[in-house]
This record gives sequence, structure tokens and C-alpha cells, in this order.
Amino acid sequence: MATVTSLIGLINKIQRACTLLGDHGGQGMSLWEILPSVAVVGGQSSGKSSVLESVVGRDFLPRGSGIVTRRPLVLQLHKTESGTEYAEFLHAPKKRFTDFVAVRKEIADETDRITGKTKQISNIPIHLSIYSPNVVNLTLIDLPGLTKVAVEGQSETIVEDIENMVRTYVEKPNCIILAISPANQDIATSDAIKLARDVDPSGERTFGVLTKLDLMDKGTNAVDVLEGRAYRLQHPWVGIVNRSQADINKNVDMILARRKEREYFETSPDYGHLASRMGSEYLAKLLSEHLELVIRQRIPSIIALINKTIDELNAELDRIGRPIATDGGAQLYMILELCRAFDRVFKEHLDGGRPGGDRIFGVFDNQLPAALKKLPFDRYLSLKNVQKVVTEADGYQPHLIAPEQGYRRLIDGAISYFKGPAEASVDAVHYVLKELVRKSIAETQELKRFPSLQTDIATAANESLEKFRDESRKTVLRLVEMESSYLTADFFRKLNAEPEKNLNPSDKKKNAEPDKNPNQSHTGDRLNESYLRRIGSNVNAYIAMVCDTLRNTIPKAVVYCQVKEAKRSLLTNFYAQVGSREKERLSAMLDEDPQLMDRRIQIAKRLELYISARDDIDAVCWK
Ligand SMILES: Nc1nc2c(ncn2[C@@H]2O[C@H](COP(=O)(O)OP(=O)(O)OP(=O)(O)O)[C@@H](O)[C@H]2O)c(=O)[nH]1
Repeated sequence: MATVTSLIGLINKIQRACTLLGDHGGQGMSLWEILPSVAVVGGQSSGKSSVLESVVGRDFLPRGSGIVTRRPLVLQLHKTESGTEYAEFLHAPKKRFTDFVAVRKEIADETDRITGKTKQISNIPIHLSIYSPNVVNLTLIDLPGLTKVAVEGQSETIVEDIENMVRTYVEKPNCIILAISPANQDIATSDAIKLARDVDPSGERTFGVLTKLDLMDKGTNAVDVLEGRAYRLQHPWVGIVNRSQADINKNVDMILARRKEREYFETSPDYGHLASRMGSEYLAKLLSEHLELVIRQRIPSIIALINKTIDELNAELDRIGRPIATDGGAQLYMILELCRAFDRVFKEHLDGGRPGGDRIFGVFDNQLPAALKKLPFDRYLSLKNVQKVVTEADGYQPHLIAPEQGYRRLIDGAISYFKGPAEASVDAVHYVLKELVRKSIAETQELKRFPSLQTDIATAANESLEKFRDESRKTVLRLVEMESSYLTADFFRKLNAEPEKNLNPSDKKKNAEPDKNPNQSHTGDRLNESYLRRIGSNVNAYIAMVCDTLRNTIPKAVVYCQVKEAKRSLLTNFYAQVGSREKERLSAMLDEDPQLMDRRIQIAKRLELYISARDDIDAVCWK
């Protein structure tokens, strides 16, 4: 069976966690709304601060005329064994206050920090813990006093504003209301009772506290109220005698004030029969017992809420990725796994499943043929140029049988035109591959959280692609040069055998008369026009044959050198480098987006708080 101390201490812990997590009881179901709290409610000067202070046993609340409490004060009382008494604020966790005058000042300053020096109010609570051997474990919330009219310097809506704010606290079904009414006023006019009746019609969570019993007119008493006849509540009324203003001025201390209060009831002719159920100490005990009861009823729903929140936090952690391992081996493994994930996506782009690979086919099927078609062989094999090359090739000598050198030079010159389209194919495929690397990195989900590694992989992959491009370029140029280095003699032999076959109709006509065989000697007429035309046309036919060959072999070379290599060894060098890297460098590679890291830290912190809260509750439940 849990003790009062452990149960309330536990709730105090959870409540502190809520405030730390920025949970001020806003919208939705929050822990704050499930946990019970005690709110002190009453009209201004009804004796609220006095009741709170006498329950605590210390003077520490800001006092003054007008509106002093402008933010809720969540006051957690912790009973300690040792004699030192101190206070701590959640907003200044490392600072221990032993001087309660300083506590009072800090409450005032912290109020101003949020609301400014104006008379505005805020619902963000100030969290104060008091550790003392003279208190019971209890959480109290001090709220601004209810007023009836706005005084000078206050906004017109202040009456309403305060009531609304107090309402947001006392409306919650788990809020235990300490409704303070002064005995020297008609109970029927009590602001506290009016509000309490409104939000808790059955009165099951309202504790009626009657202050200023000592200030009642001679000959009158409050027995009717205290015995529940004047206004019936589910819980018994508790009468209180706080220090008077004169006592405060004389610095009458709390301990003495309590003793005097006890004496007052014990010796009172009106209340003597109720003495054991009157006074600040009894009120504190009553509250503590009631809290225990309420908390015990709430434990299942508290655990359910905590579990739900833990599940949600875990799901979010899964979504953004778990924290990365700290040892080098595990980091290396993770990097390689991430690289493999990237590689898978990249291959899907090439082999199908994802778009992009088809663009390589486009290079071979459209770009290359179009570029080949555009080569300026018309101009190169114009009559004028053929004449020029052929004439220059043999110098001053007349050619005897055929212009062998002229042919060779013309063919060489023509073949060198193929270098352009060949290199352009290499480059085009290179850019497609580069773009696929970029896309694959962006599409690899696992890599999303690691911007540094993304850059590293991109750099390594692009370096490899450059290397493949160089290799590919050399290979295609070699293919072109090979065409120059040894001509297909058969082609010309066939020409000799069928002299007319390769001519187009207009050439045939032109050539019909004077020369029937191009290889016939024309020593007398070196520059015969139809003869030159015939040479140009023969070279053109040869080049067309070379062009067909290259149209087929360039794609083979490009795929072999670039595409196949990219699939096979895009990150091979990178793997080798990573394998030999120091642990620090590996950690740097796994650097994450700072925002994401912050978010994870936040979630982890919350998770830790909720898990420890659950452990605490479990421990108390099963004791
Ligand atoms: N004689 C006597 N005076 C009391 C009693 N309770 C409160 N007072 C006096 O009434 C005045 C107001 O008391 P507070 O405790 O400040 O009342 P409050 O509700 O906190 O008022 P605000 O802080 O102004 O909202 C102080 O001068 C107290 O000394 C009591 O039981 N008997």
C-alpha cells in the first residue's frame, strides 16, 4: 500500500515534469489535466495568502494592496527530515533560497518577467518548491484574487479576466477547490463559494474554508456555516484564524501563530466542540488525505496517458531515425549500409523501376544518329575541296593510276569528323549518370538525415563518373582512329569491279561520256571535273560505311566504359577510403541536420521524463 508521502511526492514529480515540458494545461488531454491539484480561490483580502502561508508555515508570498498575484503560483510542498528549510524555483533550478524575503521578491520579479510591470495577468505558472520539515507533501496553486470592480490603473476587463483565468484552473475536474470565505461577510455573498458552486455543483471537490473567525461581531458565530447548515458541502467546513494585520506588523511568526490558532479553538466557547477539526494544520492534513484518495483513483488513467505519450514519442523517434551508434565499427557498418541503400536506388534508375535509364538509350537512339547526320561531309567532299586535297596530295607529280594519297587524305580528314559526335555521346551519358546520382541520393530515405554523408557520396560517385568518362572518351576516340589506321581495301576493289554502282543518277549522266573508269589514267587532264566528282562520291560511300559501323560501336564502348562501370564500381574507391578512416572522421560523416538532432534530443528528454514517471508510478503501485 502506497503511503501518502510517496504518492504525493510522485505527483509532484510528474507535475514538475509537465511544467518543464511546457505543458501548462492547454488544449487536449495532458498529464496536467489528469493530476489532482489544490487551487486556492477567494475574493481579494479574503485571507487566501494567509491560509496558504499558514499551511506552508512560512511567510513568502508577495503582499500589497491591489492585484499582487498576477500569475498562478504552483507551490509544491516537500516534507524533509532534516532541519534546513529552503525554496527552489523551476525557472532557476540551481538556486536554493533560504531567505523567504528573497523568495517573495523572486515571485514578484518572475511575475513581471512575463507580464511586464503592467497589471496584466498570465496563465503561465510560476513553479515553486518548498522543502521543510514543517509541511506535508502537497501541491497548491495560488490564483489571483477575485474582484468586483476594476480600480484605477487596471483594464476594464480585469474583473472578467481574473475570473476567466481562475475558472480555467478550477473548471478542471481534477482540481480540488479551496474556497476561502471571510467569516465576517455573509456567506451568501462569497465570491469563492459562488464560483465553486458554478464549476462544482455537487461540491465533491470543494473544501470550504472560513477565515477571520476572530473578527466576527461580538455575539455572533459561524457555527451554522462550520457545521454545514448555512451552506452544505460534501466535505466539512474548516474554520481558520490567521494572523491579523497587527500580528503581521509585529512579525508574529508562523509557529506561534499556529499555536495561538490552536488555543483559540480549544478555548473557544463557540467552537470548542469542533476544535479537533479546525485550524490550518487540520486543513493541511485533510487535503493531504483527500489527495491520496483522488490520486489512487486516477492512477490507471495516468498510466494510460503516459503509455500513450511514450508510444507516440517512440513512433516519432522511429520516423526521424534513432540516435547513431558511437563506436567506430558500428558507424562504419552504418555508413556502408547507407551506401548500399543508395546504390540500390541508383541501380533501379539504370535497370528500370525508376525513371532515367531510358535517357541513355535516347542518347544512342536519337542524339548520336542526329549528330552523325549533321556532319558536314557535303562541304568536305565538295568538288573544290576534293580538287584541293587531291592536287595537294601528289604535289607537282602527275598521278599515274589513281590518286592513292588523295583518297587516303580525303578519308582521313572525313573520319576525324566522327570524333565530335563520339565525344558528345560520352559527355551526354556522363551527365545522365551524374543526374541519376543526384536523384538517387535525394530519393534514398535512409540518407535523408545525413547531409554530410550525402555530400560525401555525391563527391565520391562523381569522381568515379569522371574517371569512367575519361576512359570512355579514350575508347571511342580509339575506335575512330582505328577506322583511319587501316582502310577496308575490299570496298575499293569492289568499286573497281562495278564502276557505276555507287554513283547517283546525276553523276552517272555526267560521267557517261568522257571517263568510264576512275582508275584510268588522266595524266593529260588532272582536274577533270567528273573525275573529281567520282572520287568525292567514292569517298562519301566509304565514309557512310564507317559511319554505320561507328553508330553501332560507339554505344557499345560508352555502355562498357561508363554505364557498366557505374553499376559495378561507382563507390568502390569510396568504400576503400571509408574503411581506413579514423573514428572522428566517421562520426563527422554521420553528422545530422542540426534541427533534427535538436528534435531528437527533445523527444529523448520527454521520453526519459515520461518513462521515469511511469517507473515511479509502477514502483508506488506495486509496493
Ligand atoms: N484577524 C484576522 N485577520 C486576518 C485573517 N485572515 C486574514 N487576515 C488579514 O486580512 C488581510 C488580507 O489577508 P490576505 O491573506 O492578504 O488575503 P488575500 O486573500 O491573500 O488578499 P490579496 O492578497 O489582497 O488577494 C491581512 O491583513 C491579514 O492579516 C484572520 O483569520 N484573522
